[in-house]
Amino acid sequence: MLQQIYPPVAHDYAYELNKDMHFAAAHYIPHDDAGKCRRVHGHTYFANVTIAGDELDGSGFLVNFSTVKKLIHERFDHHTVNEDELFDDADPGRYPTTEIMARTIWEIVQEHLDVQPNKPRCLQVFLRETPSSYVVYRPKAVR
Ligand SMILES: Nc1nc2c(c(=O)[nH]1)N=C([C@H](O)[C@H](O)COP(=O)(O)OP(=O)(O)OP(=O)(O)O)CN2
Ligand SMILES: [Zn+2]
Repeated sequence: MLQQIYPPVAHDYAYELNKDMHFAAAHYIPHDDAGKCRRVHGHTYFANVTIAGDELDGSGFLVNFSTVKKLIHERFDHHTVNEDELFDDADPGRYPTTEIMARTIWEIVQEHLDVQPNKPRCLQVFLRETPSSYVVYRPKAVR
């Protein structure tokens, strides 16, 4: 597992949790401007998800680390991202670019957190697509 320091998020929640994970996936960007990335190719993506909150659940967790991993890893590992229903080759707002994948990971995680009684918030998703390219997604309003 790649270990690295991720950009910190400013907040005043009492607890902050970070989960690192990686997944292997294929994708393509269905647009002429994407050049070589128009062709199907694969990456080992590295993701870091930052979650914060003031209250813990009955287990003493903000959220279970393994649940966060499962939400993302089981969905994308060894899949073609374009085939996932959250992406759409006919809608540029739903192409599997690093930016849109980072935002989509945030949407998946936050949808799960929204139904937890202790109401944690996903503050940041860091997604590295290649050794030289990564995106950080932060929702506009965090509190
Ligand atoms: N803003 C974005 N630009 C590009 C994206 C993207 O998602 N957002 N994606 C790609 C391709 O999918 C490609 O897989 C990654 O591109 P790139 O970083 O250029 O890959 P290289 O390994 O060739 O990078 P080098 O640093 O030149 O080795 C393209 N652009
Ligand atoms: Zn790519």
